[in-house]
Amino acid sequence: MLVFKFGGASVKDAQGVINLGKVVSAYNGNQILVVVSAMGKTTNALERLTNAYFNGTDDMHPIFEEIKEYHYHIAHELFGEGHPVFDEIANTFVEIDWMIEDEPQDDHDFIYDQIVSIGEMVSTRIVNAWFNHTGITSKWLDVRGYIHTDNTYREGVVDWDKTRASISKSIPALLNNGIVVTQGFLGGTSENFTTTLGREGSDYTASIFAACLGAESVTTWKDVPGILNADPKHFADTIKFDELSYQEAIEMTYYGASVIHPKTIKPLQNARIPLLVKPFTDPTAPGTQIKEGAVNKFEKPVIIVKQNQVLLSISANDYSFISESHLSDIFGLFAKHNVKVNMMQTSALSFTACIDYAADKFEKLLQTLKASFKVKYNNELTLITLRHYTNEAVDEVTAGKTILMKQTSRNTAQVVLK
Ligand SMILES: Nc1ncnc2c1ncn2[C@@H]1O[C@H](COP(=O)(O)OP(=O)(O)O)[C@@H](O)[C@H]1O
Ligand SMILES: N[C@@H](CC(=O)OP(=O)(O)O)C(=O)O
Repeated sequence: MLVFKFGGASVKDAQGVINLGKVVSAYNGNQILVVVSAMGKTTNALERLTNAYFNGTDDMHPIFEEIKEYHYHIAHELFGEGHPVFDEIANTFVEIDWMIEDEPQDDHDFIYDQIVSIGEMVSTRIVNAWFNHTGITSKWLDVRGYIHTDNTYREGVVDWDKTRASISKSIPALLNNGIVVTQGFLGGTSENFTTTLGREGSDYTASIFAACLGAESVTTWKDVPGILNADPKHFADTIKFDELSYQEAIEMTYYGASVIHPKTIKPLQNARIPLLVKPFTDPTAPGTQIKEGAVNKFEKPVIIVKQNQVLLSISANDYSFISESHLSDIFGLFAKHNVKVNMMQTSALSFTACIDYAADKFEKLLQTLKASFKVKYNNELTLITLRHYTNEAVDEVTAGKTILMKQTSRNTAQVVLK
């Protein structure tokens, strides 16, 4: 059986949904589980809705109306008037209408997941209805009853044993009767609340289903020809990798290559399931294969750009040397605030760390660090990682910029730039 994942870009309009149907039809005769993300930039819009609800701002209703209008417009283009999918969409949105009528009572991250998850709940209704409308037999599946997580809202931790048991118990029989369409990015708690698996987590959903079902492969259908040596939105003259090892793909996602969610590869590597990254605009193109025994060929360095970085410089209040005990306290605070260090350096009197800027987390971290240390910081920086670098490539990406921190090892160079 095959697992297909279609991201937001692939279903951003009616044409995208029609194309999705064509891609799936080209694989007629296979058992296919289809994982779909929210349409276009809906998750960003739902994040804005959540913020407006929490801050009590006037734009809350207009934001929600725009989200509804966007989906109804796509459904109208696909189905015309009077199709039952309009009731399904309305019933999904109405849950949020009820929620935002009252003042927020619950924890922010809990409410975030209940609101933001609506994007995938609606997109899958539309895709499933389109399949059935065009003669593709398919069934809509509520993923929250199959991917079980703890209650870490916004970053649900998967309970693999429970998830494997649920998926293997009922999905194989469903696949015998047609395509299964389900939501990426979502999970469910034991109290039946919705969780999300972390932004851009739909790739991970596909990988969880594939691992639990022993799939032949996972294909993520993207708006790029495959995995390139750099993001084509930032670099011209990129080259595509025909194949990559799991190890190299893990390294790329670890350093921030946003084309694949970082948690996606490991479950596939463990089960030796290939991950194919292919363009949804050209289903017959070979794309990139991440698989066992792949031969990596690096004709150009891999370049990964992470924007919105902060460089924190931390020193002891009494100007003493930075000791192991200081480092242990500092890392304790990073762990407590769930902050990942992207790059770090220690000198006699200070410890410097490069982290992603996330307003709410950063302020809390800063306050707790300041209780025990002197802290200075620089924000709005860019971290560039070059795997299999050449000195010329490093010079090229740093030209005209100020380098605030640089590190090189045999395979990897990293620079923080202003
Ligand atoms: N090394 C890379 N190769 C290809 N695409 C990349 C790379 N790094 C970043 N990207 C970006 O990833 C995007 C595709 O991933 P993403 O937006 O998450 O897809 P989707 O949400 O549709 O699954 C591309 O449009 C591209 O800008
Ligand atoms: N819709 C979610 C999950 C996801 O993976 O989306 P996409 O496949 O479009 O990156 C997000 O935007 O975070």
